[in-house]
Amino acid sequence: MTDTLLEIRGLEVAFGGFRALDGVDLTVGRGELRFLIGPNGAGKTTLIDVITGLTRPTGGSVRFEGHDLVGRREHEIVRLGVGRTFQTSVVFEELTVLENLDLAASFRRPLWSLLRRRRGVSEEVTAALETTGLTALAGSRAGVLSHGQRQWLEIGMLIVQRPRLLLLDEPVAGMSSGERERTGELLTEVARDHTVIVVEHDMDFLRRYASQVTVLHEGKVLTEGSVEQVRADPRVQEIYLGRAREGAEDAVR
Ligand SMILES: Nc1ncnc2c1ncn2[C@@H]1O[C@H](COP(=O)(O)OP(=O)(O)OP(=O)(O)O)[C@@H](O)[C@H]1O
Repeated sequence: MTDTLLEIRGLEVAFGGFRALDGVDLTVGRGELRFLIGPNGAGKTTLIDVITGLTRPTGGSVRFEGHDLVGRREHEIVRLGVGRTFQTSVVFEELTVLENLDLAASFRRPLWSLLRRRRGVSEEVTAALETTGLTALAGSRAGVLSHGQRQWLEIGMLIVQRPRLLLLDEPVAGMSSGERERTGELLTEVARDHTVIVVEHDMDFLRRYASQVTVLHEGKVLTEGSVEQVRADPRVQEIYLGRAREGAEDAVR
C-alpha cells in the first residue's frame, strides 16, 4: 500500500485474564472506506476504543500518520486528526442542529477566536449541513430529530472537526431502510475526502456500500478482502451461520 494512514501491529487488550484483542494487525490506507465486521464480542468496539485512546492496550502498536497513539490521551488523539462516533448519542438536545455543529467546530479553533464574536455561519458548518442533508433543519432543536437525522448530525459534528480518520460504530443500527440508504450515500460522500472505518453488522448494507472488509473474530483478524471474498470464506460463513443456527440476527445471508 503506497500511503498508509493507520498501521496497527500485534495489538493486545486483556481484561483480567480475558483477551478481547489477541494480536491484531491492521493496515488502512489513506482514502479507504473500510468496514469492520465480526460477531458479538469479536473485539470491534475495543479496537476503536484503543485507536481513540479510551482503552490502553496491554501490547502492540498503533501508528497514525507516523505518530504512535498508544499512551496518548483521547483529546490529543482527536487533535492529531482521529474522530469517532459512539453507540450512544452525544448531541446536545436543547441546542439547534446549527449550534451543535458550531460547537463541535469550535473544538478545533484557537481559544482567542472563541472569545471574538463571530458573524454568520462558518464555511465548514455550511458544508457539513449540506453534506448531511440537514440544511433545512439547521434551526431545529436536535431533540426533535429522528434517529437517522441525529446520526447524520453526529457525523456532521465529526466532519467539522476536520479529522483525517473517522471511526463510526454501527451508524445504521436502529435505522429505517430509507435512513440506511441515505447513510450509505453519506458515508460514500464522506469517504471521498476522509479515511473511514465503519463497524457494521448489517450484511445488506455491506453488500451495497462496502469495498474492503476486515473480519474480526475472538480478538483476531480472521480475514480481509472484498465483500464477495469475505462472504465466500467458509470460516466467515461458519462464525456467522453457526451463530445463525443458534438464532443470532446478524447472520451473513
Ligand atoms: N471493560 C471491559 N471489561 C471486561 N470485558 C470487556 C470490557 N470491554 C469489552 N469487554 C469484553 O471484550 C470482548 C469484546 O468486546 P467488544 O465490545 O469489543 O466486542 P464487539 O465486537 O464490539 O461486539 P458487539 O458487536 O457486541 O458490540 C467481549 O467479550 C466483551 O465482553
